[in-house]
Amino acid sequence: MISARNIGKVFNQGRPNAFTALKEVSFDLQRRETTILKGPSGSGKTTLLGIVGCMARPTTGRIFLEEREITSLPERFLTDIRRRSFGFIFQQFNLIRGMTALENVMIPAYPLGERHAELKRRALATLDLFDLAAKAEAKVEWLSGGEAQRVAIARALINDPSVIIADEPTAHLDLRLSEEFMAIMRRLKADGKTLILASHDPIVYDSDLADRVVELRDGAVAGSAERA
Ligand SMILES: Nc1ncnc2c1ncn2[C@@H]1O[C@H](COP(=O)(O)OP(=O)(O)OP(=O)(O)O)[C@@H](O)[C@H]1O
Repeated sequence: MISARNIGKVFNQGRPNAFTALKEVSFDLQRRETTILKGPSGSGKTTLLGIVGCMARPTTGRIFLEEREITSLPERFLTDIRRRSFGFIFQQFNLIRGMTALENVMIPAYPLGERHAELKRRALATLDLFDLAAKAEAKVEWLSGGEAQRVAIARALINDPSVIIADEPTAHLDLRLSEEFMAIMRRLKADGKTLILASHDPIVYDSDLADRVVELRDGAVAGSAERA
């Protein structure tokens, strides 16, 4: 479903502080499968997720989504693919303070032009899936860590993306919430979502959820293992 071919990323190219974050990274992800990107801090996981999720462009190499080469598409097409195909869960959740849980969940859908009442109904239904209907009108800074995490997941799902990308999702969670997060990921996988999780937490990379573990080291693939 997603193929990365010889992806390279150089930050500050041509300058004295040029830094090669990714070199010749290739892999294939199948629809409905779960892939874990594993690797130490600085190995390039976030950079790679950003490229796969159409948030950034590689310096070299190509990404194919459903056989379509997307790397060279103009920005507006890339933005559209990002909105419709990918849902993102960030390490610090990146919820917008001062806004309610409901508003946070609705934000990624605004550019798609759906009627406000219909979008609100869907956002409430999505919050309800995570037992958060009662918190819909709560400002996100009032929420507990676990509630904030579930709002972030609901927001990632609002446009019904086929692919969920999560970057170090358990980094700021205790053991109980990390396990809760993995239980939700299991549900999403059962619902047919394709999952890409970057993590150096064994709760994530040793999980039976993984169909494939791709290990990055110094910006290159150091190993790729399929789980039975
Ligand atoms: N915009 C940038 N400019 C320069 N260097 C960058 C930039 N973004 C990332 N890097 C460097 O690229 C390397 C890979 O960073 P990246 O965030 O992808 O690693 P990571 O594996 O996700 O690390 P972590 O687990 O700590 O989040 C790091 O050395 C980082 O300092």
